[in-house]
Amino acid sequence: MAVGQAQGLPILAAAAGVVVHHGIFRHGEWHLHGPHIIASHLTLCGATLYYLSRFDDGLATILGRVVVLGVAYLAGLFSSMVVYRLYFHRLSSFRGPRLAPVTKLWHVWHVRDSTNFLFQEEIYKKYGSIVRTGPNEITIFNPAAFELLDGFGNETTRDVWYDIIRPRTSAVFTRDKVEHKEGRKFWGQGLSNKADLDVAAAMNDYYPRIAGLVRELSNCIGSFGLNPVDVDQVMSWYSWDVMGEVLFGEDFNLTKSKVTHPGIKHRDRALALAGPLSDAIWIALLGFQLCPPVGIVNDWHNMIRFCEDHMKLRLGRGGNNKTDMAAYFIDEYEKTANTKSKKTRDLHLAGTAVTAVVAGSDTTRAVLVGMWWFLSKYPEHAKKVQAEVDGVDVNDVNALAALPHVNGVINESLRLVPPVMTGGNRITGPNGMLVDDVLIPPGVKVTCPKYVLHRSTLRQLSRAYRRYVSADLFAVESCWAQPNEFIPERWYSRPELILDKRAFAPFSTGARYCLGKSMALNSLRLVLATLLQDYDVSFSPDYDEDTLWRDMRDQVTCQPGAVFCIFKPRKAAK
Ligand code: HEM
Repeated sequence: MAVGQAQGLPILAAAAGVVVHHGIFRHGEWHLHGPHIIASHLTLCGATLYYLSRFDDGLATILGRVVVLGVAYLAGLFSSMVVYRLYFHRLSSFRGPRLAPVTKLWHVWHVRDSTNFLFQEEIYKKYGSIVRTGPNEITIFNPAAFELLDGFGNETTRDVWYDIIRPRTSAVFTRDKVEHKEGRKFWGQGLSNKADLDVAAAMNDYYPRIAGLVRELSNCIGSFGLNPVDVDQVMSWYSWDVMGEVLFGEDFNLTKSKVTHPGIKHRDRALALAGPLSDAIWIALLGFQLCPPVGIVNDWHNMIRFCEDHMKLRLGRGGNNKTDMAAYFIDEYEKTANTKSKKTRDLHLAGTAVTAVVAGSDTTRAVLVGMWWFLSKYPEHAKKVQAEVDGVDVNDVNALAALPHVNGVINESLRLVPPVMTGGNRITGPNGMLVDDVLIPPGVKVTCPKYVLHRSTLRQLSRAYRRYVSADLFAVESCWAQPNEFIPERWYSRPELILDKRAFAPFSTGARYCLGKSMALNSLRLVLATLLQDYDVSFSPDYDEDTLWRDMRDQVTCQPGAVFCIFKPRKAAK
């Protein structure tokens, strides 16, 4: 090849990189196409190699040229991305960390130890209430955000994260609004506490069975005597048993047998993988597709397989003469037989099983762990709950629901240890999103971390800056008085400690609020009331109280650090 010709090629390759960025990658979504992108670039490499080999320059020279061209192409592609994202993007005028707009990998690197909730808190303190946290991403720390993201009639759609269980889908893991609405009906029936003409109130059937499991839990705790109880482990058994009973009508018997189901281990390790990658889901998807199924990737596949197989078993065997949620999902499976292929329905049923296992077991566990920490730390609140629950029949769902301090303790635990700490990412609709008087353009990923909003108070602004900021702005940003304190009374007798109620959304809100809310609250009240009727709780003497917070991780759901408590039988129980 002539020298002049060869020298021009790298410039051409760099220009191709720029064209590919602006002509292809800037448009549409690419997270599902990782393997195709790699394959097409490898093909391009092969074609270049073949083209250069025609000039008969010797293998080493040709390979060297391909490497140079590859580097030039990538340099063109990535510099074009960086320049565009920093200076020409629609979000260029938004404040935020300097490197955040360049690549989402910056964020992933910072939260590699699964501490996204703390990272978000830092961002809020440093940059304020509307922050550019990615190339095409805005994080909103404003109490109006929950409603803006999910309120009824909103235009937002779910972000790419919800493709994580692809090719499986479910009402929750779908980005299609119609599919979501249709699928939600079946979840709604499976978790309903209201009977109508066609549908029995499923919840009425679950409640006595959950109460039975809570009795088992109390017996299990009693069997430890005055030895320390690993609260996370015991609550994991309990919440898994509840999930089995309600979802599949099946007793996994973990609380009784004190055995950890392998599904729990797979679930926890799978979530540990998904957690830090939540903001660059393409990496996780690429890993699931290309990595051999070993280590933590294998846990992900095992978790999916467990849920899938269990649902298949349930489909094959029929019900256990008990109401279970699977019956409603199977009903959906059968009712859609005329409109959807078997493969599509199978994948939807499998995805629904994965969703239900994770949503139904891991969320309540997290809040229970947090709750026992607070009650051990502040025994005066345990005493207050005991004064309320002593003499109350825990089988009476309405009686428990009416107890103010019980609900205060639960709300305060949900506020300070929200099981879904961050996430719930959305994409703005065709008209964008107006937050106060700031317009976030259409097609932008928006997110609002619950952990931060649930504790939000005045930012630590410098004195000099405070002079220029109006009192109104402070009012908007400050949602809680004594935000980091555990004060259950704020939910009934001291409402002045809640400055903006909109900042509390542990179960999300609007058209996408948690359908398991009622069941979760009933289950939490039952555990709280039954165990405090039976026991006094305190930290185990050698337990380091900071462990809960120091080891807390944000892995799709909250994974609190360990809590070890002593449950001492009460002499005058009930
Ligand atoms: C304390 C316990 C729980 C908390 C804090 C909680 C929280 C949440 C949150 C924040 C969402 C919104 C997620 C998102 O938009 O990505 C959600 C959705 C959902 N949750 Fe829960 N959840 C809990 C327990 C449960 C239980 C026990 C179930 C039932 C098995 C359940 C079923 C669902 C479903 C079906 C949705 C999706 C609703 C939709 O997309 O329309 N949750 N939950």
